[in-house]
Amino acid sequence: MHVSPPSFSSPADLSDLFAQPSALFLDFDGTLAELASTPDAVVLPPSLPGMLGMLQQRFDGALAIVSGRPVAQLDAFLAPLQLTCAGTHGAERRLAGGPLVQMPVPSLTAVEAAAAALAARDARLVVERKHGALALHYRQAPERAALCLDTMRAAAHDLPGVTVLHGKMVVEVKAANLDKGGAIRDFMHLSPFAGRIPVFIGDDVTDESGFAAVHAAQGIGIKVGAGTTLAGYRISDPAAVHLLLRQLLN
Ligand SMILES: O=P(O)(O)OC[C@H]1O[C@H](O[C@H]2O[C@H](CO)[C@@H](O)[C@H](O)[C@H]2O)[C@H](O)[C@@H](O)[C@@H]1O
Repeated sequence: MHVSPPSFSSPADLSDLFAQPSALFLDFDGTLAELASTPDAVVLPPSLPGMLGMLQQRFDGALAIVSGRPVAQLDAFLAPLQLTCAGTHGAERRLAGGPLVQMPVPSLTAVEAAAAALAARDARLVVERKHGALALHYRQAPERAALCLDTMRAAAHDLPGVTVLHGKMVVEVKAANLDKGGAIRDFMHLSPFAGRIPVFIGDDVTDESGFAAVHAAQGIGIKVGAGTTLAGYRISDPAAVHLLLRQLLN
């Protein structure tokens, strides 16, 4: 059966979806933050942390960031705010005000060695080591895309319990049994998320498991930008996401 891709909706129209008590799950890069040349180069609008803090109250605490980034990086970008977060594609979890929990993950030593060897030959490649994942970024060397993908696939091939994700100018090797969908499902069993309608906003392939999870719970998926998606709704870019979030406060 052919399913038409969702067309772009205005933030005002999307805010109508929040009529019932909702639990809001937000991806970070490409959704809250405009993409930048390197992971460290991201600059958030100065008003964003304050707005997320107010939204956390507006949703009675049922707001979480669900990201491929480690929780420590999310905290650093959003300081002094410490929201409920799932980091590194679900390998890290932290309820607001609670301790950081790191899930058991497979060793990625062989993958790390292969990524480091590539980066040693081209300083434009950026290796990001995380708990339960390793990212090889080629945004500054786009002609290296195939080399990065082939090298990471080969290094991960014989490793049990890992999978390779091809995201936006990045190849990530991560724990196969952990993803954003699983993190959202786990949060939805906990207070204050339980009993609410989950809404997830995300932009990348790694967010598709999150869209599947919210749909399975009769919730709503909103895809940021173009690209094939399971989400039922689409919004143009992070600026439009910020406008939607501002409207939810009013
Ligand atoms: O799940 P997300 O919050 O969207 O995180 C996905 C990855 O985002 C980061 O990489 C991406 O953003 C960088 C900064 O804009 C960009 O330079 C890179 O090309 C993108 O792939 C982050 O560095 C990764 O760890 C996340 O997994």
